[in-house]
Amino acid sequence: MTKIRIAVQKSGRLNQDSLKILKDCGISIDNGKDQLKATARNFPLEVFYLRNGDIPQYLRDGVIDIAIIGENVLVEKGQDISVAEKLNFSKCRVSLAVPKGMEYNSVMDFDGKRVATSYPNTVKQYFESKGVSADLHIINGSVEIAPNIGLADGICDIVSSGSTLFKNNLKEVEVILKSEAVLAVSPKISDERKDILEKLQFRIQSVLSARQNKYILLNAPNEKLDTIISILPGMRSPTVLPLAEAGWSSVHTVINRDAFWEVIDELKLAGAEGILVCPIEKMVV
Ligand SMILES: Nc1ncnc2c1ncn2[C@@H]1O[C@H](COP(=O)(O)OP(=O)(O)OP(=O)(O)O)[C@@H](O)[C@H]1O
Ligand SMILES: O=P(O)(O)OC[C@H]1O[C@H](OP(=O)(O)OP(=O)(O)O)[C@H](O)[C@@H]1O
Ligand SMILES: [Mg+2]
Repeated sequence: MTKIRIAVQKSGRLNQDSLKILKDCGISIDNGKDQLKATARNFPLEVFYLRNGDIPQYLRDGVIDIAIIGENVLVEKGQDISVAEKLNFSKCRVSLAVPKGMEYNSVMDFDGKRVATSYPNTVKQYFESKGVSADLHIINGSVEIAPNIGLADGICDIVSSGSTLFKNNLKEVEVILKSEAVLAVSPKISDERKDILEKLQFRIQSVLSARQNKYILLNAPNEKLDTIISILPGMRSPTVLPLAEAGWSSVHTVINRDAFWEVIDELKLAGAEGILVCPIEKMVV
């Protein structure tokens, strides 16, 4: 039977969340320790554990069909590779930073300067678009140390919380791009495997929608129902069911998890009681 071949980061920041999303899609993978390849038990899928930086070339060659990878790696090494889904984890940005004490006015301040980075293509393209000519030093890790040891005047690297920059006495001055984990697709994927990809995407979409939403239940006196329903930013009209106690109803709806905290006080003030917020396992919209 034909299987779709997916690349997942072997170890590092994307590994666990990538395996978790496959698991949440109901796909169980036989994982032996130190295995570089594993087969799913209940879905036509094979997992290849690879280094992130190698994945764009594997996709290009068509030896794997799809991959979970940071968008930033595609910008750096795989601009010819398409994205099927954004996966809403490993959010970060690729930014330029300089020593805190340095005066900074604009990107032109990098002209003629030395910049250390693991993302040379991304930086080169950005500088070219701004008319800046800089001297790039390519290093693979711990980029933020470069200005402190005199290797560079500034850096370009991944920033998330900003704590690595802070600890190294640097300040973020330009955001080149924003990134998150994505499902990338080989330009050489066969039609048969495209059908499997479609099934996988359907599952991923229902997992992502479920993660983004909460199921909420509350009780309310009937005369307050109109007000309460107007506060709830639901998918559709909420379900209203009578309670055993006369004059009271139970209201059920699905709301965006971020919206919940914004409306909770309003709901209580409007007379809602016994509010329950439950996670949703899958959501097909
Ligand atoms: N601090 C961070 N916060 C959020 N996402 C991040 C952060 N650092 C990296 N990422 C994202 O996770 C991806 C993997 O990063 P990680 O550091 O694990 O691997 P790597 O060292 O770039 O690659 P390799 O697999 O070759 O070791 C990056 O490409 C980026 O998209
Ligand atoms: O803004 P922050 O939250 O501090 O995150 C940014 C840091 O995270 C990444 O490094 P990582 O920890 O993955 O180490 P690595 O250089 O070995 O990949 C990245 O290269 C930055 O150094
Ligand atoms: Mg890293």
